[in-house]
Amino acid sequence: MALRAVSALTWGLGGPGVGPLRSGTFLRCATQHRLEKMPSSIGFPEASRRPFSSHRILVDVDQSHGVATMKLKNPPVNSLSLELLTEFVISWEKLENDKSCRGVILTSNSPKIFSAGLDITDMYGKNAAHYAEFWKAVQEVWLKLYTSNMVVIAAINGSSPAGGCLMSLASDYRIMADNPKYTIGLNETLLGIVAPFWFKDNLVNTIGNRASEHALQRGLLFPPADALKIGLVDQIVPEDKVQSTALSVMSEWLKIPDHARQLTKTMMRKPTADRLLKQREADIQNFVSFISKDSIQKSLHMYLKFLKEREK
Ligand SMILES: CCCCC/C=C\CCCC/C=C/C(=O)SCCNC(=O)CCNC(=O)[C@H](O)C(C)(C)COP(=O)(O)OP(=O)(O)OC[C@H]1O[C@@H](n2cnc3c(N)ncnc32)[C@H](O)[C@@H]1OP(=O)(O)O
Repeated sequence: MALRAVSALTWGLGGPGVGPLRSGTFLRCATQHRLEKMPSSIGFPEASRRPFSSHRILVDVDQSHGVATMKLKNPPVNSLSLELLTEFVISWEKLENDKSCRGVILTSNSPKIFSAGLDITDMYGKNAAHYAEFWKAVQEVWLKLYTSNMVVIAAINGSSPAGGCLMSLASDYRIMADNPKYTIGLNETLLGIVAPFWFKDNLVNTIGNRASEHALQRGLLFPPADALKIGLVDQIVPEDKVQSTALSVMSEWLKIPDHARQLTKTMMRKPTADRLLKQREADIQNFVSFISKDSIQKSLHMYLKFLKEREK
């Protein structure tokens, strides 16, 4: 199996919009009508579309089909900065509160990069208060995605290392562009940092324990065909078919009655989400103390330097 690695050194539940762990939302969703037919591209009549956007998040809701497409837009590499994460949560809550929205396709506005992962500049050279705020936002985005009542499909139209991979993992289904130049994986060790337990839990739940041990320790980044083999993605399709495939897969998922699917999702995911929720504050403190260490700051500095100086 061809594996590619970049060579260098790697808010609580109960609040609004926190998905299936909320009570009282299942009956509402169960009465929503089913999706019978989906168009093959985003070309919906204006009347049924409701686009909204912020600086870094573009959202297009097709109200007649109950499906939103959310695009990350943070050039040049769609890094998950504090600003993007904050805007993500606001947009996500808007969708969670929109009764007509049953599914979200998460994708990138950039043609080659789904997301370069967490913004390293938010983890480097800042103070403890900044690191704490940043990490809380990372946790929040993962909790929102992982526990959402909506069907979440990741349309991975480019490379997706580390935090980008985590966003995909938190989705219900992953479709990746079949381009061997793109890679996906949790490569934290290559930066000299460590994926926290909940990144690991999400990976183990997806690809199993042994494959996770291997992938995490080595910080492996998998090209699409290898990602498919180990179950890191569910489907690979030609680059120009990622969005249309996501729409047709969504139509299949939305044939399942919402209440039954949501209760099943909760049954599968609640223990993993609860593990973070029970120690959320400790996880923030752990991150702050880890990332503030001189040795870790030095590793991140080296990695940023490597990214800037490497041959393209
Ligand atoms: C034991 C207890 C543990 C507790 C937990 C503690 C700690 C830590 C956990 C932290 C978890 C971290 C998760 C992460 O997501 S870390 C980020 C990892 N990301 C990467 O490794 C990806 C790095 N980037 C790339 O590989 C490439 O940029 C690319 C995405 C493949 C795109 O390549 P290309 O199109 O060639 O673009 P460039 O490389 O030229 O990049 C353009 C500029 O963007 C800057 N860049 C790239 N990635 C990032 C990033 N993630 N954050 C910030 N900035 C980034 C790059 O330096 C270039 O900048 P320049 O234009 O100024 O040169």
